[in-house]
Amino acid sequence: MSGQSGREATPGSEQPAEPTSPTTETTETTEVVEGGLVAEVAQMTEEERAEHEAEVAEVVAPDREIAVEVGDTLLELRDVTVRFGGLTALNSVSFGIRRGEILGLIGPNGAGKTTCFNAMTGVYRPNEGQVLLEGKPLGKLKRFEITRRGIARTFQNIRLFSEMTALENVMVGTDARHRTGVVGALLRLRRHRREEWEGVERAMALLEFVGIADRAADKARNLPYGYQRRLEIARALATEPKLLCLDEPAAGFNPAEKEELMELIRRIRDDGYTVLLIEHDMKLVMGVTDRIVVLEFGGKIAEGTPAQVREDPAVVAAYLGVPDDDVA
Ligand SMILES: Nc1ncnc2c1ncn2[C@@H]1O[C@H](COP(=O)(O)OP(=O)(O)OP(=O)(O)O)[C@@H](O)[C@H]1O
Repeated sequence: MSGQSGREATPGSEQPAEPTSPTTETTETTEVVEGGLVAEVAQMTEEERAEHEAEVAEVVAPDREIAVEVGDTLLELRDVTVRFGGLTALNSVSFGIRRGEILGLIGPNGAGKTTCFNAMTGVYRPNEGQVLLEGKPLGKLKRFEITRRGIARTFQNIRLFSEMTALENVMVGTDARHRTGVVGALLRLRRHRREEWEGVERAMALLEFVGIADRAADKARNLPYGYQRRLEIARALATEPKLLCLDEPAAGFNPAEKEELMELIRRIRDDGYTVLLIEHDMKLVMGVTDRIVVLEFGGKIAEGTPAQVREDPAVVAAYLGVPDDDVA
């Protein structure tokens, strides 16, 4: 595919739907839809809690094996090139993401990581090469069609519906899976009502899964920053993705929050999802990923386990002189 004609969106045209204020804390009381769910969980015995968590996991990932094995290639980039005018942001990049793994995508600033995400999620179409999901090219699919095929993402800059509650934000994601069309919704057909109810139940379970169920009824803009980041993840999970792409999910987190996030990412994988992670914090990337792909100046310079990548001379050279905080 050549030049401009292949590109669906003008690079750089994506804008946050509704910017949110990351740090505003609320004093509003939370009348959580689930009533005393959080308090109830707190009172459970260890055994009851384990059972409850297994139930939540089942709702979160209903059709998945809980015990996950790293398997076949889920998503493949085959010689993907993306150009912005005269600048080649990705230059014939190829790598695969295996089902059930956590793959890290790292590289210095401007290396092409976000462009990679954008090429996978239909924001940009590669000028050359292909992205294949389960062996099938994404081709000219639109963003929502790619979401339906099973790729969900979060953004470097949080994009939530700030005037909607946390629960409603997640339900937007569950809606993406609904099969009732507009007519069914207008007529309030039984299937629509059932889907609506299942959506509430699932959204609530997802909020609990990411650890923010206590603020389900708060508007997104009133949530603390860390909650907003988790909410983005819950909303992406609501689309039941095969592949979850996290773009710098730990940005702005303190070390304790980063630890919690690592634990959450592991749980997401253990629940049957495949995760692609862009993250600047090397400790987090090394600590949570199964494999890592390293980009520099739009090209892939290394791929392997965290231990292999850490020792790779090309990677060491790419990062020489780069302060820890700027790594990835
Ligand atoms: N919309 C755009 N228009 C023009 N150039 C762009 C656009 N998006 C990215 N680029 C350029 O493409 C290259 C790769 O950018 P990209 O954002 O993919 O890098 P990155 O690895 O995600 O960087 P960072 O870690 O800073 O987010 C950079 O040189 C960047 O300036």
